Amino acid sequence: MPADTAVKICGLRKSSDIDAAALAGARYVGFVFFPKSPRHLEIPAAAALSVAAPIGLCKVALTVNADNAFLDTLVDAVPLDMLQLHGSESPERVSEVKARYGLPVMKAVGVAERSDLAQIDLYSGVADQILVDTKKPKGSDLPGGNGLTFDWGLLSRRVWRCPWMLAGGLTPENVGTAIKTTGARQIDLSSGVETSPGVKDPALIRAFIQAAQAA
Ligand SMILES: O=C(O)c1ccccc1N[C@@H]1O[C@H](COP(=O)(O)O)[C@@H](O)[C@H]1O
Repeated sequence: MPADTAVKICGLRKSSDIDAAALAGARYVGFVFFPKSPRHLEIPAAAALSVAAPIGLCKVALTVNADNAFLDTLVDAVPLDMLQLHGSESPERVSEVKARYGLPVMKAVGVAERSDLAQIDLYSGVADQILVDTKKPKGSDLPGGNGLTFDWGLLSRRVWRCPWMLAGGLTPENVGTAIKTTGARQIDLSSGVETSPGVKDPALIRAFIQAAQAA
């Protein structure tokens, strides 16, 4: 991984895990606000984590089709650097969120097959970044965080029109191949550094970032 490639560890719930991520070299940390997720945080808990996070980490709030009432409360209470919209928010909604909160917005796009790539173009130039994740599998309650990969070859030799991150089932074992196949310079993951759903492992966080740096 080139030195300027960034890693985002998502779904952090403990201050010690945030410190471990920062020490290992993570650039972003993500807080999940989605009650069906094992990584869900209530706003006061997220506020405490965010205030205690090391300076310089980009603190990202992940929401799924959140309305303005929720986002107003969230942005008022939690010091944040970026909003991640991980639902079916339209390009118009992404623009509205950007304007209303004055924070950079990362829009997640789910990919399972080549035809899904059109969604990337739809949001390029609207969102500040695109997060390319595995498409939500039928029957899953979670639009992300399922630990499932997609065909990375779909992204190889792609010409990008805005910054992007790769996500979906990344682990210390497969991140090197993912980077080499896609050319990703930003990487996002959640379940690949957990011992059980929602429980991060500092040793796995370190192993992941080391593996990414060795790619
Ligand atoms: O992590 C979650 O629980 C989650 C819930 C709802 C939407 C998105 C979620 N996570 C995002 O999905 C990516 C990929 O996760 P994984 O590495 O495959 O487990 C994760 O990094 C989050 O951005």
